[in-house]
Amino acid sequence: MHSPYFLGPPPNKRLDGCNCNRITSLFPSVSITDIGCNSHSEFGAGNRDYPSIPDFIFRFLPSSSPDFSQFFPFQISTSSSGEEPCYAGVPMSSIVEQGLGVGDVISLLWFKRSLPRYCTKFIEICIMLCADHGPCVSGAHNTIVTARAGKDLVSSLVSGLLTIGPRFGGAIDDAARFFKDAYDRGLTPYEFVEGMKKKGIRVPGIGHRIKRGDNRDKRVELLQLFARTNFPSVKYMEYAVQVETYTLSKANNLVLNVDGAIGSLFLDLLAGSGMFTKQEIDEIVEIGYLNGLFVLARSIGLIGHTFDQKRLKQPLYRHPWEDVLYTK
Ligand SMILES: CC(=O)SCCNC(=O)CCNC(=O)[C@H](O)C(C)(C)COP(=O)(O)OP(=O)(O)OC[C@H]1O[C@@H](n2cnc3c(N)ncnc32)[C@H](O)[C@@H]1OP(=O)(O)O
Repeated sequence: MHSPYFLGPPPNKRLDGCNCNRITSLFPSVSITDIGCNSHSEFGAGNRDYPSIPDFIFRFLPSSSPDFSQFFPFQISTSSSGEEPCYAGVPMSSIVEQGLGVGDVISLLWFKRSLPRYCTKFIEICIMLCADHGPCVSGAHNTIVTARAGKDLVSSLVSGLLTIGPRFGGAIDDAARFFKDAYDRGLTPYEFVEGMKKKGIRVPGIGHRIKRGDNRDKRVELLQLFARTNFPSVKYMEYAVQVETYTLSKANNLVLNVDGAIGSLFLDLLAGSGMFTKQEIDEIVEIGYLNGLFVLARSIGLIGHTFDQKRLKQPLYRHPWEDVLYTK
């Protein structure tokens, strides 16, 4: 009997070739007739109602089937094909009715799962604390200069975002990578820091232009307080604090900065929540999801700086020439 589910995209979205042979070789219990592909079935040809490949796969094959992700040229977690958009399968009405927040939306769209409330609250705190840090930091400065040059919102925003990198807000992923590697290998803070020094690499997540051992970053303290109160384990963060204790013994500016706090605490979130396999954690750290938190957060502040300059009708910025040493 023919399956009601025909393999293949609607004619107006036809992909190259058909997947029948690939499917039958992967799933011996499925015959080409079962598939009902428009190339191989009298029912398929010209039928505009047959479902897409994803539709066929999900509805026809048992959930125990081998990995069929190879059949999907685009893999998305936002569905817009039903009555309402879904984020990782969760309908928007459910998100609104349950009173979920932006942390939950990030967990659905980035991590493809609903995380416990303390995790999504932590994500929200990261976003709130990193939203702005005044006009003098690299990103805000660029955005302000661009807005005052008469450029539009998007240009002003991206010119600020482009400063995010290893010295400014973009050290979260590297902090997570290096702290994880050092902790998992059982390195003492001394072995870790001195090993980095030998390699000529500054410890990501350590150091600040302004903050000092006797003038701590309030954002770091707030993140640590939340995690110590709500996380089941903060072993990576405690390791980062031990590293900080050692680096502070070398110089007073080598504090654990906000990138290092978020990087180490996100490791604790990933490892302690029980929501991620070891393989998934390694992949998230390797791909580098975590700088995204700073990029997203700081966009809020940079947009604000753009509006400020426009509202205050600020003229073209010109840097004071007194700051410049003219050399031949
Ligand atoms: C939200 C944020 O942007 S937080 C910052 C995120 N970036 C990082 O965490 C990257 C690692 N940290 C750094 O590169 C720096 O500490 C910065 C960029 C954050 C601050 O830099 P500055 O205040 O300009 O410090 P400066 O460059 O003057 O460094 C002074 C000395 O301190 C030492 N030092 C500074 N940071 C580190 C570090 N992370 N690890 C080891 N030594 C360091 C070095 O000896 C440095 O001397 P060097 O120039 O000979 O290497």
